[in-house]
Amino acid sequence: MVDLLKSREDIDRIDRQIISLLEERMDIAKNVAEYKISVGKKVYDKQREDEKLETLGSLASNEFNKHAAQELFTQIMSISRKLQYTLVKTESVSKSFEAIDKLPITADTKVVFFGQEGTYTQQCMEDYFGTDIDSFNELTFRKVMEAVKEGRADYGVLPIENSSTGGISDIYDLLLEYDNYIVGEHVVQIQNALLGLEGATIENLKTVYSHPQPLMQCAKFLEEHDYIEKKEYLSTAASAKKVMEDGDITQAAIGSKKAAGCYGLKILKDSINFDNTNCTRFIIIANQKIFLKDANKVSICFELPHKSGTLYNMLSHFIYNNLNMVKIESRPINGKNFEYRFFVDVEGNLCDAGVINALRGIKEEASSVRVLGNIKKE
Ligand SMILES: O=C(O)C(=O)C[C@]1(C(=O)O)C=C[C@@H](O)C=C1
Repeated sequence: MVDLLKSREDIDRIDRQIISLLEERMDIAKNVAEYKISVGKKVYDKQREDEKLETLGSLASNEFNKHAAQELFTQIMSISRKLQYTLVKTESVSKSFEAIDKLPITADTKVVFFGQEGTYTQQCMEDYFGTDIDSFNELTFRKVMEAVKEGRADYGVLPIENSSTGGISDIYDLLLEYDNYIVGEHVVQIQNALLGLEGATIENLKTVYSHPQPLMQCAKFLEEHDYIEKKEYLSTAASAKKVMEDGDITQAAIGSKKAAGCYGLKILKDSINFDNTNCTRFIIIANQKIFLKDANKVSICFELPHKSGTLYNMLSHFIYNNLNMVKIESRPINGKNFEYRFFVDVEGNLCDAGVINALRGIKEEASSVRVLGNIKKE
């Protein structure tokens, strides 16, 4: 049997050779980049990489080593591309974004929020902008997006993610559709209460109205009271208003304590969400490509060719540039069954070299990429 020390010495010798060859290969990749810059050729040459993997695989003496060689060279060529992107300096996807010191907020600033008087979104807006602003509400997410896109509001406030039930997928789809940008975020503690009319009791309820999100956040309570029919409605505040207007003591709404005050309802039971730490993250949107100079979270969206390994390869741009990915969501692409686009948040600022490099690589290798915003995270 060969002694362990001897084997390790041999491995160390071979690894030194590999490093020296890797460095030589990287220097050549730089020459290739210079050539590509001079003739305007793209860094990524898929055909060349596929041919190389085929040839290199065939040099191996068994199936295990063939697979290993192909895996290793997939990585080597991916790193070679990353080096080339730093030299080629294609136009950055974030080039048109303007860095600012502070979000412009004046007495004339108009803010649109989702829902009605008494929604959590209104509470978020007041926490973020204060109460001295000119605001109005819209009853659907789409209408909020429209008001911002058309410039009827400078900013819009929308929920994007709940700590108990996850991402609010409609918002992701609408962000792309309306070409609006995320310029801020705020997290609000959500304590859902069961609201009813004077004289109502939990035992005698027949119907409960709320937005689909709070209905999900209170799923456990609603399962335990399954004689109450759940009905999805526009918003928590619109549900409270409906219960007040219908004047039927068998109806209840799920919403905030504030909504109870706004619509003259009483609290039949407080905090019926299944998770006591329940909170929602709201986004502030604008139709301007602006970001704060001290922003530290970048949101992007990309689409990938429907092939194995493409997501892994795309995420490698973050890893290679030392960027911490803090969120990933996928959404189906309409018209392309079972193909997805990905929404990713990474820590960083659009001016950081690492972010610029990662975005450059993703732009070259994804089917499409968009920066949705760069905000200061809470
Ligand atoms: O041959 C090229 O065009 C290169 O840029 C070199 C290389 C490699 O490292 O082998 C890197 C990127 C291309 O996608 C293909 C191959």
